[in-house]
Amino acid sequence: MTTYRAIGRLDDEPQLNAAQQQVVTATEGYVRVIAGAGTGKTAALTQRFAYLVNELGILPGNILCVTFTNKAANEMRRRIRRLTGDHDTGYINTFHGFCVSVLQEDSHAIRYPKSFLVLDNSDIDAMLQTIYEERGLTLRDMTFSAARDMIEMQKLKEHPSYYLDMLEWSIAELHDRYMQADNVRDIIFYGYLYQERKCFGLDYNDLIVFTLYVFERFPDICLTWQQRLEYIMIDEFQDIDALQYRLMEVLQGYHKNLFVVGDPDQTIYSWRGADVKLLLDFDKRFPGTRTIMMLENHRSVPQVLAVANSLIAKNHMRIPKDLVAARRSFGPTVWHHAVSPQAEAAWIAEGVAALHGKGVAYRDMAVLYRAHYASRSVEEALLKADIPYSLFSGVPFFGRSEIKDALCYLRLIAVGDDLAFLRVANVPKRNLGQRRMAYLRQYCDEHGCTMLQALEATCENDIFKRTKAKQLLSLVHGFRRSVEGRSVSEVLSALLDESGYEQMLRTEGSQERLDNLAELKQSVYEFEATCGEEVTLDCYLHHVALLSNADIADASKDNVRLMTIHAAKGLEFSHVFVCSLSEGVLPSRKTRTVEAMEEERRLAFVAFTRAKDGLYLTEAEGFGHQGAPRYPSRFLLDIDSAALEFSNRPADSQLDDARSAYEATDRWIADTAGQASIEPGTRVAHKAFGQGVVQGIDEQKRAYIIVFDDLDTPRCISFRVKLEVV
Ligand SMILES: Nc1ncnc2c1ncn2[C@@H]1O[C@H](COP(=O)(O)OP(=O)(O)OP(=O)(O)O)[C@@H](O)[C@H]1O
Repeated sequence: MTTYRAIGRLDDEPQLNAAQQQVVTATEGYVRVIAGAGTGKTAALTQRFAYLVNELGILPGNILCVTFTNKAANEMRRRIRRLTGDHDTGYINTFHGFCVSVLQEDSHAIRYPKSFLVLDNSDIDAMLQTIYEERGLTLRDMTFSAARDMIEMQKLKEHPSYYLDMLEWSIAELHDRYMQADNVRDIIFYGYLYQERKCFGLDYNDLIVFTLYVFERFPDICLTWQQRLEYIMIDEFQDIDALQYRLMEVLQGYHKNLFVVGDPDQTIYSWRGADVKLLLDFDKRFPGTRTIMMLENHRSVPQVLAVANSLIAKNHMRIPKDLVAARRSFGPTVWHHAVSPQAEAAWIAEGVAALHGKGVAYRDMAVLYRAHYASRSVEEALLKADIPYSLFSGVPFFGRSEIKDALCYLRLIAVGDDLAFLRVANVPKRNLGQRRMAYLRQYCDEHGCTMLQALEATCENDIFKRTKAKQLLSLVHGFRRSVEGRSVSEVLSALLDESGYEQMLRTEGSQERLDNLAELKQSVYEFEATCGEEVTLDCYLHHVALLSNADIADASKDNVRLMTIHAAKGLEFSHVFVCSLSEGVLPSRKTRTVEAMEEERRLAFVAFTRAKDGLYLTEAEGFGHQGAPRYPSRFLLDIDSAALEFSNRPADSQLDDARSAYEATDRWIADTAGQASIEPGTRVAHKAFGQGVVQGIDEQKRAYIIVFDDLDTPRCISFRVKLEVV
């Protein structure tokens, strides 16, 4: 084997190990690389690109390199530019980004303008808004997030040839189809197709499907692209979905130089349609595939790897492999059991401070968690200890809109200021829109009062007929009268309930936002319990004002990084704290299948393998969702105990209880493990409800949505229950 040393500036490009060398130089035919966490995929991939260009003379414009995110594509481009010195970095892109290139170049094939729109979620929501208004739908019919999911499912499963309607029907025909639709799902689906077409918008699914359409319908265009792409490399192949796979199959058809790299143990996007089998069975689909294993981990000290290896070994759906540490120095892997979430957060803050005292930069430390809401207590502890941090992906806890709304409701009672009024007077909707707000503002200007006072003075005027202005005022007055002597936590709970705010979130289906509110209530309660003196509403509001005004520094600064595990994928840090490792958090309490449980374990594996020198696993006792007792995550007990050091060990009785809780969950999963076997549209009979039609399938809930002849509203019926096909 030739030893390859890339030319170019290589100061921070490592000297490749033997497996990486093979990866770089195996350029022809089908090559599959199974690369463990931290085994240096990025270096191998970039140097492979550079090898093709620098050594073999391939033109960058004839290489397609597919990454999973835009961020990864940018980083890859930067490194490749440095190695090749060429500004043309060819096609380094996500699948969606690549499809945009194809559809722009060949837009005439779909008769769209080159300037077509790529739609994101907020564009889709704006379209839904229009459809709901035009056809008189409300969020009670379907929340926007459910509508987006429904559209995606229709496009993928129920109407996979929908794109033909978009491409072959005239806009008037699409409009007619939409206006003739007579059930909620069809109204939304055809309304959306019509809206998309009207503005020449394409969502992510369309980008791939339209590209495939162009390649199928226009063989000459297809051949041009196939001939152009002499070499194709795909990173993060474990996360590829079925449509992307089809696209890849077409693209490689001429030169047949296809290189894929992935780690089956890091599949964490099954919920988005990723299918790890496509990596595992790659050699069967492409006979003659050469497989290279990359197992030498250059990132982590052996103790971190011992923890990660012993955890992931508990999964069954995988290629067994152990990562081997290339590094020799030893660092600790600690399990800290705390008596409360505050104590857990305080321990993390102390740990961060101690490491910083030993010279570790803040930016080299990360706190990772499964769900956003877990960041709250850590944020508070870091603020208290004066440790700078940045929150990645997502707004800081106290900056989240539902938290701000809740605090503004409290402020409306305690202070009654205009900002709070403006923020929540019409949330939930009370018909106090722009016109009426402008009226109040003018009244304030003329009378020098607050908007709340203006409303009090004018609520009998005609302009407030058919609004809920009076209900708002009586809510505020009622709470002002009763606030004395009530605890803040009690006031907050009652306010969120009586104002209709929580009901609004439930109707929208915003579970994450409801969870955040539950977390806020919990934090108020804890503040009261730990404050030592009686906590008035004013005193609490001052306390949180300090938290919300805290200067949340940006990413380039020397800050501790706080992020979800999904956001940490592909990153590394010297010291990693993984917090809230409780059963019900990681694994999530929404885990309903054996497959999903394995995915949760892979998520823990991804979290653990981000650590270079030190890994700290923390959890706390107390009570979690709906008052259920918290137990340490099953994943902590999966780890080889010899690989762990305890900072504080849970009592044996707690561990026994935890094991019983795991067993109960496993039994429940086994019980509900049925698969959907009936297609939507089928007529079925239920032993109690009689006959009905399957309207859809809710994979999350593992249930059919059925409209029964004799019931007014649809029902979710678990896969578990026997239904007879009529
Ligand atoms: N041959 C090598 N010698 C020394 N260090 C290396 C070598 N290859 C990679 N590294 C270092 O190992 C670390 C992990 O590499 P990289 O981030 O590319 O891993 P990865 O395979 O993408 O991991 P993951 O899938 O877990 O994100 C990096 O710090 C990188 O600089």
